[in-house]
Amino acid sequence: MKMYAEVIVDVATMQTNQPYTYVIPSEFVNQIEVGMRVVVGFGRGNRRVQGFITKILAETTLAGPIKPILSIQDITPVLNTEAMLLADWLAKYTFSFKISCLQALLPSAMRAKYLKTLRLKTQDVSHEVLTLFEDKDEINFDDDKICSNLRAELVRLCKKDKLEIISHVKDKVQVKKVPAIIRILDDHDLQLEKSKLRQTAAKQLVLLNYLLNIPVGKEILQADIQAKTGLTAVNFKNGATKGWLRQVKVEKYRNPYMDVNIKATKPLKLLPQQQEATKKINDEILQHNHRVFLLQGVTGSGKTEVYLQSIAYALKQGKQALMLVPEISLTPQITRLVKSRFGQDVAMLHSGLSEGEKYDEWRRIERKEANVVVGTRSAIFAPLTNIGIIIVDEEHESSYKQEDMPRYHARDVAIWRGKYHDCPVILGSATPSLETRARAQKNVYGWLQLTQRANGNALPQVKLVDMRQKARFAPAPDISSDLLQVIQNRLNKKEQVVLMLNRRGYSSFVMCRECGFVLKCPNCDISLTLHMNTRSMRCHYCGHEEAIPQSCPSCRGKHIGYYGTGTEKIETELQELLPTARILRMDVDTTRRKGAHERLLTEFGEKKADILLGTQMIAKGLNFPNVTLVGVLNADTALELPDFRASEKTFQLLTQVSGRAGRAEKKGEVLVQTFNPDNYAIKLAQAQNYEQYFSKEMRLRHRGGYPPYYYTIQITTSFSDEVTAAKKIFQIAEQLKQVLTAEAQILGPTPRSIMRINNRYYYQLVIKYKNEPKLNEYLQKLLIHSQKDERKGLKLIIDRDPRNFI
Ligand SMILES: Nc1ncnc2c1ncn2[C@@H]1O[C@H](COP(=O)(O)OP(=O)(O)OP(=O)(O)O)[C@@H](O)[C@H]1O
Ligand SMILES: [Zn+2]
Ligand SMILES: [Zn+2]
Repeated sequence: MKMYAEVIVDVATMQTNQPYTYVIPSEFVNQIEVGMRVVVGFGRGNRRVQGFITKILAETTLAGPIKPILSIQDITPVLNTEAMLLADWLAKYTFSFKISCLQALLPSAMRAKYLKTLRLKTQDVSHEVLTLFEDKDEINFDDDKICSNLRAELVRLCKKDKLEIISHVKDKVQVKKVPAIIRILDDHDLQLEKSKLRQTAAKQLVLLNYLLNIPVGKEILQADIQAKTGLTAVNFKNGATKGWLRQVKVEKYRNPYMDVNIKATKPLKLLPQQQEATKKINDEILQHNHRVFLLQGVTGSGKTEVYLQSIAYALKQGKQALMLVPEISLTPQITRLVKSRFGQDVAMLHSGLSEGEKYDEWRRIERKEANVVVGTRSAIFAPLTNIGIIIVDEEHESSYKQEDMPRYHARDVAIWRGKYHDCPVILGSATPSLETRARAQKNVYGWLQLTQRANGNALPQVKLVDMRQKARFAPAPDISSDLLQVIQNRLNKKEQVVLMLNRRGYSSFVMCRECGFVLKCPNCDISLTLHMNTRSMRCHYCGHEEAIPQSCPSCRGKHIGYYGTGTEKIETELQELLPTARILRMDVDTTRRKGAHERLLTEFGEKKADILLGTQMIAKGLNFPNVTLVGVLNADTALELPDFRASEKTFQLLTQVSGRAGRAEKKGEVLVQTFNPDNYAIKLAQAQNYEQYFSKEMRLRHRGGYPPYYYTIQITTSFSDEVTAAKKIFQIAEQLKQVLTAEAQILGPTPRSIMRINNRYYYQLVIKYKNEPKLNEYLQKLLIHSQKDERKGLKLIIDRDPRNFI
């Protein structure tokens, strides 16, 4: 009897979100399972592509010839039942293609790498082609040795059927294997070999003696033996030839944290509020009950300890734990803490790891060798099978939203998985998103509160410096005398300082002082950013780079002004004012290299610097006991952005960064330089009054019809020609008017505020709605139909709950 399988294929522009049916060749019938990756032929050219088995069928109603599955890539399924259901939901909820959802669930190392090879069918070809093949049957088509002339000839040979192009599908990254040996002889035979040795064969004697001391049949890494005995690869090879041992390759994990020495720590004795929160969470773990909790705790209140003890409880119940942190800048501190409690049971998944490292961590989780997973956004897909608790730390962070397809929010996925596993989900923050806080209010979520700092101190005092008056008399353009004085004070006391530069919506640029000309990117509608370290002007959107102009490209004037404040510029200003201060700068430039985050933070923690100067990335989660002063250089830059979340982001950022001060015994103090001291977000951040901020902002959102009162979906079109992009979005707006009820609103269509990026023009509209019965279906159709346009280069993006309105 013939068997069939439904397969979702990896063909980007031919997605219908429907699987294709293939015949399972009889030799595969007992091997193929749902959730495995296979290779199939696709389209008229029968191109080889990767696919995922979604169903196995005993019969099909399809007429005509059906293509067979060509090969199987997995021995066991890489996606289980939960993963298949999750991919289904994700595709529908985020308006994504099924294939991108299935791929999102796996480490990128397991994504297909497509290779082409060539095989000669005859020797009747030019000498040049023959040399190319030498004694090989098959060569790689992408080989650098093949120049374009030769390439053209190869293509001609293919057409004449003298050469065959074969496509292959491979994993991007392979399992790392290292050499090992296995002893095969028993004691008696080894002794016999020893007696046959010549006097001079010293190395061989060492090897035989070593073999005598290890068990028969066990794999032992060559590297380990080398370290102990000084034997080398040649000696092992000789041993193998003589039949003393067998050489094999064994799998080895790449361990990203091998060099970190972490001391074990014990659980702290919980404070009453922590105790109460932990108990409520643990009750749900015990009863296998799904419940979402908001853990709202002021900065420094000890939310982490609540997480750790709940994780410990889940493990005690034989369950697993999954914890998300927003950014890799936070992971070194959190990792160390989690590892100090749970040791080898912890796996890390974050964007700072190489593909191979992520792949290895993923497999440790899949094999149940790690039961606690800590990681950034995509770690939410970790292949845990028995989850007892899911934690989303700093749940308000926008980095939880993925900006490419599938455009999911990790918090939504966390709640989906919490339901699937019948376990609690903890959303923790000192400044919860309005959405989450509102749901806690309405009792949709449980609400746990920590209102006191764990050290018993009050929150640090926050002072505003009114830059409208102070800027003119400031000792440096970006540092007021008030700020300078308190920094000096703290340095004298040998305490540490954190200074934050708010860079959102802002960049440093050059302008001609004579004609006002601003140097812009040739590909995008945005000014180029000045980078002193590379002495160049760079576009942050497309990567374009050019030299700093010596004279104005427009009027040839020589008076070029440098505007705005970058961290680099502030570092120079600071160093001039405080020549002996040791300053560490932390921004995208100083943290690009792998492990740089961790190194900088460790240095600061070890008091090798007095001042940590950085961008947003230093605002959250960091816990340095000796930091007593936090300075914010520019509070306002985000306020002016055309985004209804601008004030929420400002409030959160200021509250979070203020929370870095005074976390141990010493009292903390915060200074915020601002041009808008009367703005409510800044004033309430000064008071560190989240509750009052929440009610005020909710009133404004209600009045404006914004989330959490309304849902939003953003649609964007883009094309190399402006008219086409605009036409498409207006056409969609027209269709939407037919689909939507009178209750919904469409904002736009408008060009995006940065209309051109990398020579593409962007148009967008935003739908605000509460309950639209026909909207989903329309958008699903729009997505599928968009592919015809996509093949011509016209792109469409549907983004549910967008974070970026600019
Ligand atoms: N029960 C406890 N007893 C003593 N110290 C505690 C206790 N709980 C937490 N701490 C200490 O309080 C400090 C702050 O805790 P933690 O970093 O967890 O705060 P947080 O709530 O995560 O704050 P933030 O939102 O600012 O990141 C840490 O140094 C921690 O060790
Ligand atoms: Zn000029
Ligand atoms: Zn650009």
